[in-house]
Amino acid sequence: MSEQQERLVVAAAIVDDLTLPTRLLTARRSEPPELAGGWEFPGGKVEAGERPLDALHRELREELGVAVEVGGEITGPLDGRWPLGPGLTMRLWLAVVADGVPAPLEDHDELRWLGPGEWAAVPWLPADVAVVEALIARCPSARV
Ligand SMILES: Nc1nc2c([nH]c(=O)n2[C@H]2C[C@H](O)[C@@H](COP(=O)(O)OP(=O)(O)OP(=O)(O)O)O2)c(=O)[nH]1
Repeated sequence: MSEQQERLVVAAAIVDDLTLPTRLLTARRSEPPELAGGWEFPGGKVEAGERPLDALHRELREELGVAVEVGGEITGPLDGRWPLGPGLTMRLWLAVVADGVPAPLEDHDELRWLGPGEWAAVPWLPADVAVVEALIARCPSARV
């Protein structure tokens, strides 16, 4: 599949503090059946003609009911993107909640704040395991 046909997913590592993050919000997928039960970074697919950060704000509003302040990007190995599977890559940004209280409004059946030393302690979606490792490496304040 060519790069043009690849679908971009944008997602947020929502933390308690952009400078010294200690808590990370994770969301458990409720659909589709093959992904249900896996934990992920809230977000979703960028629509045609939509800018990635606009898509991120839209997805977080729809899925969690929150507005966020976006921080630095956690870049992956594919020109900054993370591989998720055939035809799908993800960009991920740190973010903090600016307005609202996160709630599992769409696509998720549970949200959980992971404390220091716990960021890898849920069954993340398979593609997210390497992403979480990179995130922990980037955030020493997340370790015990
Ligand atoms: N949001 C998100 N998706 C992820 C992560 N890890 C991972 O493999 N994925 C996969 C799961 C899905 O196949 C895809 C995201 O699609 P989605 O279903 O959330 O997108 P969407 O809300 O825009 O929904 P739709 O247009 O497909 O109905 O990326 C992650 O950490 N966050």
